[in-house]
Amino acid sequence: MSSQDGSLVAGPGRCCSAVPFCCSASGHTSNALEPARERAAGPWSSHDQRDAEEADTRLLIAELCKQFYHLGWVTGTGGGVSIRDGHNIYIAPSGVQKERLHPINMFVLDYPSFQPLISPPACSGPLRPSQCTPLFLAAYRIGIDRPGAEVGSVIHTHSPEAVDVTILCELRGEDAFVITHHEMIKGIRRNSGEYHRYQDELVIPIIDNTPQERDLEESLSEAIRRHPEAPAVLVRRHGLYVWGRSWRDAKTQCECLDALFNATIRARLLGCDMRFPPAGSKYLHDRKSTEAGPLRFPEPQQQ
Ligand SMILES: CSCCC(=O)C(=O)COP(=O)(O)O
Ligand SMILES: [Zn+2]
Repeated sequence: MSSQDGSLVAGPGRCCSAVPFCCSASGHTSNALEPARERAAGPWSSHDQRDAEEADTRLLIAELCKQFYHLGWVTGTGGGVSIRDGHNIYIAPSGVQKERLHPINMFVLDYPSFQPLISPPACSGPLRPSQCTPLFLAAYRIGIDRPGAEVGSVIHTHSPEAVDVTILCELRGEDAFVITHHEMIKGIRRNSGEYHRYQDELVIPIIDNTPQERDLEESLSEAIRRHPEAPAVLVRRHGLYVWGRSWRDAKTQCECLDALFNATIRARLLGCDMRFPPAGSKYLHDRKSTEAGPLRFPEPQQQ
């Protein structure tokens, strides 16, 4: 299923219709590649239902990656999406054209043991799971370790806005992105579930990049420990990891964060510092931070 240039070729006609999910590997017996909404109406067993849901998750990852490619988030093969459906975690392969994934290309791991369950069939070509796998699992672990937290999806982007904002913070000698008083903050949840409000202070930690993606695991896990409410971690000069209770949640947060990074960069060009509330904010008495520490307030004006 991979062409000579290494890009993936979708081939249900050649492979999957004859070998559903290449069921020698998965144990499935029906054509699970058809999404639920497209399957013929008829009597459904719970096994059919389960197959259809699994097919939907695989297809969803392929669709989201295509969408994210066109946003510039998963270009040059890097970045990706992982989705958990109950006890199954789905992860795309490494180093492939992420906008050309096919549902059978996904790896499946057990949740919460993280043991490998299903690899793509041989006809997919020699695929390896995404290098982001240990980082995705570090985020899923939040939902296991913390009462009240739940992680159902993790997204890794190489969004230019995310990269630029880490460079802005680098110039300021800061190891966290901070913003307050912006509408899109309201789309971001704390890991405990509560949404931020417009006037709250959102803090997203930044870790240093490493030559190998997998070597980010330790510092990402450390950032998660030190910032227990942050639903994302920025990687300096590299990109963003963001997670949510569902894929919709993770995607929404990714979009809101991208808008906040963008706004920060543009505001900076206009001479505005989004780390602080605007002069005369009426909500200074009623603010919370993602952090346990003190809120940031504007420097007193020089006379
Ligand atoms: C040019 S991509 C470099 C590696 C990287 O940053 C990455 O996110 C790799 O993801 P993959 O899923 O392709 O292993
Ligand atoms: Zn990456």
